Amino acid sequence: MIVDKNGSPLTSADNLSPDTRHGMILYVEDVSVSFDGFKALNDLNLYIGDGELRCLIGANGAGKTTLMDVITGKTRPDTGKVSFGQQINLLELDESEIARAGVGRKFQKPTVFEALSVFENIELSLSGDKGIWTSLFHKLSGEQKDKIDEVLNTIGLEAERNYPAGRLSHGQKQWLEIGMLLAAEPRLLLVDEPVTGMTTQETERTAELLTSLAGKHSVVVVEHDMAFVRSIARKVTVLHQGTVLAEGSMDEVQANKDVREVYLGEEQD
Ligand SMILES: Nc1ncnc2c1ncn2[C@@H]1O[C@H](COP(=O)(O)OP(=O)(O)OP(=O)(O)O)[C@@H](O)[C@H]1O
Repeated sequence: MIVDKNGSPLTSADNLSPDTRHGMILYVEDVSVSFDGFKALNDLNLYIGDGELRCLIGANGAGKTTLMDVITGKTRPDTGKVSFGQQINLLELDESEIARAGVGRKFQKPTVFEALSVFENIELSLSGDKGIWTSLFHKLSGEQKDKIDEVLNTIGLEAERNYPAGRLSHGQKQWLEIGMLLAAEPRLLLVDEPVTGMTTQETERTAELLTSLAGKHSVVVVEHDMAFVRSIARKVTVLHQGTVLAEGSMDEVQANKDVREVYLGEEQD
C-alpha cells in the first residue's frame, strides 16, 4: 500500500487537483436519490463555477441536505454523475477521500474542541489524521505557523488566538470552524445555515467572511435567512421537491412566478 506523509493510504483523489479549465469546479448531473420510493432528489442538475459563491435555498424538505450528502459521499445517488472538476468522479470516493480531494463541509452546529485554544483547534485540522496528542506535541514548522496566522487573520480571531474555544461566542465558534476547514485548503466549501442563532453584527461579519473566501475557494451556502442570502449571493439556486426550480440573481428568483408560488410567496408584500 502506498501511503502519504501522514500515513494515510493514497487514493486516486490524492495528488490530483480538480481540472477546472472549463471554469467549473462541481458538476452534478441527472442525480436522483430515493428513500423508500420517495424521491428526495429528482434528476437534479447543478453546476458550480470555480471560485463562485452560490446560495442554495428551498423550503424544508426540498432536498438541500440530501444534495450536500451526495456531494460529500454520505449518500449515494441511485442515478446520475457527480464530478469535482472535470475528471474526479466523486461517486467513486468515500467521505474521507472526498474531503482529502478538497471538498470541505461545515455543518450547522459548531463542533470545536472547547478546552483547546483557538490556535490549537486550527493546528489540529492542519495535521490531518495524526491524532490529537501527536498533533499537539509535534513541533510546528514556520510554514505551518504562517498558515495558522493566515487563517486567524481571515476569520478575524487573531486577538482570541490563545482563548479556549469554549469561551468564544456562538458566532466566533462558527468562524473558528470555518477556519479549521480553511486550514485544509479546500477548493470547494459547503456551508450549512451559517448564520442561524447569530446576532446581526455576527451575521454581517459572516457575510464579509464568506464573500472574502470566494475566488480562492468555491463556496456553496445553504441558508434560510433571505436577507443574508441577498447580502452575499450573486447567484441563487432554488430547490423544490428535489429538483432545481429556478436559478439566477436574487432579484430574478424573487420575481420568478414559480418561486413566488412555492417558496417566497409568504415573504412578498
Ligand atoms: N434518510 C432518509 N430517509 C427517508 N427520508 C429522508 C431521508 N433523508 C431525507 N429524507 C426526506 O427527503 C426529503 C428531502 O430532505 P432534505 O433533508 O434533503 O431537505 P432539506 O431541503 O435539507 O430540508 P431542511 O431545510 O428542512 O433541512 C424530505 O422529505 C426528507 O424527509
